[in-house]
Amino acid sequence: MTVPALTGGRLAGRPDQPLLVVGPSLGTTSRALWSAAAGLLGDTFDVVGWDLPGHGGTPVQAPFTVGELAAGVLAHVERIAAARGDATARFAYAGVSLGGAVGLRLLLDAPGRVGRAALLCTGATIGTPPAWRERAAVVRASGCAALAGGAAERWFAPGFADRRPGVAAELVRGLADVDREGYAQACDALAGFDVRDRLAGVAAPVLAIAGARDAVTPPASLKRLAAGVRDGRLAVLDGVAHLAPAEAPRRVADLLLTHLSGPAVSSPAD
Ligand SMILES: O=C(O)CC1=CCC(=O)O1
Repeated sequence: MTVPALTGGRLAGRPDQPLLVVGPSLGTTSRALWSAAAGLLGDTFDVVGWDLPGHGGTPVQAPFTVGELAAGVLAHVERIAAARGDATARFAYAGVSLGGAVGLRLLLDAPGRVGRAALLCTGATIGTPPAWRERAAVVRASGCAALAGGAAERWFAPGFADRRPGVAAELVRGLADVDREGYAQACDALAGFDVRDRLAGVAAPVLAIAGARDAVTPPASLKRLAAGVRDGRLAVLDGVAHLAPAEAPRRVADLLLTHLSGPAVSSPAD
């Protein structure tokens, strides 16, 4: 197993508050995707992000699986928790799309560490292996800038880029800065990701948040996730597509404040 060394830092809050770890989607950084929502969570949580290899400050490394990425997130959190003086503490987790897939692996592989989780615009599997292999090949050949036009259509609900041009432009611009090999490795990891048969092993309370306009991970994907874990609930955001924390920071923050502040122990289901 190769565990990628990840970077990322505090987005909001203080070290004396409960730790909330937030994860990005493919092609975004935790700061660009989460900063607006994190600003609304910072009175309650110490909000800390992590970044994929080739994205933000994390260097490209050896190829990785989603499970290895989750181990990298755990190591990153342990470094941050040690600086907070509580290396073995539980944390809350919220992740979008690939960041949500990593959340599922954390819930399965480190069940004692994640007290509660919100998984946004994601699924127990995302897309299809051939489509991810094809995207990896395109990006290795042409770079991430070649993806910008299609990305905006997948990421934002119709009308969002007109209402919030600065937010949309910053996220799309950020995609051009992503290292092509890091992006392609993440596509390869998604091609191999499938935990549909393992959802019943997730015991922590999970809030699955879907964008009603999301074509990548439609509400049906989040509904299956919420129904498959032992203690799951579904929320669907109207007028939102795939990048929910950037598109609807207030609604996402309100859902997270309510869900993640609840007790960490799941109700016994079996
Ligand atoms: O296709 C996209 O750009 C959206 C996406 C799929 C997986 C992920 O993390 O983001």
